[in-house]
Parts: sequence; C-alpha cells; structure tokens
Amino acid sequence: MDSKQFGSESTSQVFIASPLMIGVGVIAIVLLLLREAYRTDVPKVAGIPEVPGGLPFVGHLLPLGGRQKRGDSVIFSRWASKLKSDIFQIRLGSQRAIIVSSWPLIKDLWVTNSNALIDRPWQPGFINHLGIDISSSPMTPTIRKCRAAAMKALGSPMWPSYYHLLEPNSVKMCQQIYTRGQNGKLPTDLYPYFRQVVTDLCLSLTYGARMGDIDDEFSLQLLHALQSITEVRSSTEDFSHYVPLLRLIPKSTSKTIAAEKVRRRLLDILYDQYLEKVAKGETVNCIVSELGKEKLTLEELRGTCNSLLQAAPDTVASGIYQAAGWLSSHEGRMFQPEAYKAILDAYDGNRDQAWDMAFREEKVPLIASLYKEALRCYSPTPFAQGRATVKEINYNGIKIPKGITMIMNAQDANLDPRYFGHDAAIFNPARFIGNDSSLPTLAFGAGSRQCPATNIASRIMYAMLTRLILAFEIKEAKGPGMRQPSLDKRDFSDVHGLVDVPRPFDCYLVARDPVWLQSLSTTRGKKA
Ligand code: HEM
Repeated sequence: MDSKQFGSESTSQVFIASPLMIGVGVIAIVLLLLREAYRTDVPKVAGIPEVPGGLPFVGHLLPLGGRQKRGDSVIFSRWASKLKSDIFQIRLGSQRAIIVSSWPLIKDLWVTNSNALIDRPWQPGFINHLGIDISSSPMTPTIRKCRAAAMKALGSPMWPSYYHLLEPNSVKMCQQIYTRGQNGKLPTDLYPYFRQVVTDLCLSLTYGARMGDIDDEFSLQLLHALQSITEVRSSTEDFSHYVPLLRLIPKSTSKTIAAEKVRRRLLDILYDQYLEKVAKGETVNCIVSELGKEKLTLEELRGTCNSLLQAAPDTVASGIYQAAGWLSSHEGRMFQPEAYKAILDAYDGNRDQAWDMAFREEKVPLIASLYKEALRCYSPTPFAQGRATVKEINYNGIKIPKGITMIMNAQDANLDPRYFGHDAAIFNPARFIGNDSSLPTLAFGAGSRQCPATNIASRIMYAMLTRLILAFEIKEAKGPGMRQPSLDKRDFSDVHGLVDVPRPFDCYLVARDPVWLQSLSTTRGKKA
C-alpha cells in the first residue's frame, strides 16, 4: 500500500465514523437534556400544590431574582393567592423548594419542627467561593462551632463591653447630623450614618478594629464588597446557581469572586493590624483574640468574623432607616411628640437619663413597639433565608422529604391580616405594646437557625430610635430634587437579594435643643 492509498483509506474511515459518532453524540445530548429539563434534587411532593407553568431547566426562576422589578416575596405572595394556598412548591432550576406564607404554618414547621429544619440549602457557584460562612452553610460541626462563638460574642453578657462603642458613636452621629445638615436647613440621608455605627461595632467585636482606625476609602471598599456578597446570597438572580448545566460553562470571574477577593484583602489588613497591636502589648478583646480559647482554628475564627460582618450593616441600618422614613412622613410627624413624651415620662422627665440609658434597657414600651412594627412592615430580609430539611417531616399527613429547600415568606406572614388583624396593612407604632412574645415578627426568622443577633440588633434599633427622637424633630424633605421615603410595605427596595436595601430618601433634622445636643459628651452623659 503506497502512502497515497493509506491516506485516502484513513480519510474514508474518519468519514464513516463521524456520522455515527455525531449521531450517538446527538442522542446522548438529547437524552441528557431531556433528563435535565425537569430533574429536581427531590421529587415532587404529593399533597402540596405546584405553581403551574414551570419551564424546562429553569423551572419557576424566570419571574424571580428581581427580573420583574419585585422581590421574590412579592412573587411568592402572588403565587400563593393564585393557588389559594399558604404552602406550595416550585422548581428553582433543579432545586425543589416549598414556600410557606402563613404565620401558623411557619410556626408549626420552623419552630415545632425546628430540629428537622436545621440545614441551609447549598448555593453552588456562590458558597464555594466564600470560605467558612455561617449563614449559607448546612449545620456541619465546623458551622456549629462558629455559630456558638458568634452567639457568645452577641450574647447579652457581652453587651456592656459594646456600650463604649455604641454610645459615643451615636452621640457623634447626632452631632454630625446637626452640623452637616445645618440644623435642618440642608437635607440629610440617614442611611450611611446608621450603617457606620453598626459597622464600627462589628469591626470592633470581630477584629478589634474601628472605623476611625481606617480611612474612608477602606470603609467604603469594605462596605461595597460586603454588600455585593449580600446581594448574591440566597438570590435567585443568577441562574447558574440553580441550573447545573449552566455551571458547565466556564466563568472567568463573577461578582462574588471579585467581591470576595476584595473582602479577603481588606480583612487580612485588619487581621495584621490586630497582630501588630498584640505585638505592641495591647490587650484587644474581640472574637479573633479568642483564638485558642474557643478551640477554633484561625480559618474558623475568620469565617465567624466574616459571617458577622457580612450580616450586620445593611440589615440593622435598613430596619432603623425605614422606621426613620416613616417618622418623617405625615403620620410619623404626628406621632413624634407622643414618642418624645413617652421617652421622657419613662424617666420622670429626666432627658439626660433617658439618653444615657438608651442602650442599657428597653424601658419605653412605645419605642420597643415602634422598632418591632418597623421590622414587621419593612422586614429587611423578606424571605428570611432558605432552610433544608435534615429528616422527613410528617405534616398533617403530608410527607415533606429530607433534603428539600424550605422558604418562609416572612413578608407575607408579617403582613397577614388573619394574624395581625384587619389593620395589618397599616403602620401602627403602638401595635406591640403589651405584646412580649419572643417571636413578635418573623423579621429575624424562627427556630433552629434564627438570627443569632436578634436581641442585640433589636436593642441597637431601640437605642438609635430613642436617641434620634430625643435629639431631633424629623421632617420630610419636600421640593425639587428631594427624595421621599418608599413606604410601600412590599416595594421599598431596588435590591432584590436576601436583604432589601431601602431606596434612599432625604429628610430635615431639626435639633429639639441645640445647646443640649452640643453639650452631649462622647463619653457618657453631658460634657463636664
Ligand atoms: C435588623 C437586623 C437583622 C435582621 C432583620 C436579621 C435577619 C436574619 C434572618 C432572617 C436570618 C435567617 C434566620 C433563619 O433562617 O431563620 C439571619 C441569620 C443570621 N444573622 Fe441576622 N439579622 C439582623 C442582624 C444581624 C446582625 C447585626 C448580625 C451579626 C452581628 C447577624 C448575624 C446573622 C448570622 C450569623 C446569621 C446566620 C445564622 C445561621 O445560619 O445559623 N444578623 N438574620
């Protein structure tokens, strides 16, 4: 056989093999696509209605993730009404999820069956870039240890060591608002102020750092990175987190990877600063200094710190901000004199004492009720955060299988007239007076993975609102270019991930007593 012959034979062999291979390939791909199109991690659950119209591959993802300029809670709520059912199932790509929207059902499942709902669903393409992350991980032994360390750092025995941060920061905040806003002549956006106070606390309790220790650019970069990660967490925006086939397409980078790189670099700087302080002989009390004592590895400690820093700034700031937005509205302005009087009455008219005690006790039922109502009406995390079952639950004869995603529609339940009465849609600041329930709203979730910061976040909200009302009259900023607060309970944010960041608004803050305000010391009470 000459070389020419050999060449032509080889070509014809390839020519014969190719259609066969292509045919087999096409059949394999079609079969794979058919299998993938409707495959879910857990089969359809009998006895729970499914939202009709689920598409191949993506299931019910299409209207979610803010693609209709509405949060997932609002879409869930529409589906619940259409199906006339407080419990239904959907397909998030290949992830089957059960959505629950009534208070009694959520209580039965999240609280009564707390142990069965202790895991979090895995969000591939997100969580694998974050390292240890309490909020998004199943309850592994590592997460259990980190969560215990977080609970300890956030527990009430630790609060006295945080007063020396919160108290001066909130004084500084009020004095800055007064000066920069020229005592109500210029409009003020309160959000950055609230976020600053909470971030400073969290930096201190995690890495022993302060916002003041670091320049503005650093804080802004850190806050931006934290917010970018929060926007992706539990979000249905990115199909590839739910559709396995899409994860086969290589991604050179993503928003999460970029934000995590920045977050890691900045937190490494904070960690190095901590080590420098220790090397100089300073005593720094923070979570990182517990290394060794808590039997956590360095990576676990960092994971704990990152999880707290990640969860805190926007949630707490969002809660206080919406309360302040309502206070600046027409109804809120009518309420302010009553709130001011209630605070003074609780302290026999002693304004200094009322100011001093704001972080130390919740003595004014009306203010406690105000922050709870703000959290009810404007839940910063409207669909809490998904859970995954670790065992089968038999619920009224329905078998909810192990491994399924469970999502509470906290926003819907918080606004449910069947639970809160005919005026559930109205912001009533006195609603929670006399209600000492340990679960007044579902803003912090419920059960085994309820927010570990529920109490401290509530106290911060209480104290910040008390001080704001003592210091200022808050007025709506009207006129050209002025932004009004978004007070629609189901539409106050343009961010549709896990945390709703309220739309910005302006207000005027007029000091009730400028001399008194300026006389306040950033230590405690009045300047000497
Ligand atoms: C008003 C403020 C806050 C709100 C509305 C809020 C809301 C929530 C919600 C709904 C969850 C999920 C709960 C569940 O699955 O049942 C959660 C979890 C969590 N929150 Fe908060 N949170 C707030 C403030 C904070 C703060 C200040 C921190 C830290 C300093 C924090 C740290 C965490 C952590 C670490 C988790 C994960 C717990 C786990 O998965 O075991 N949160 N939060």
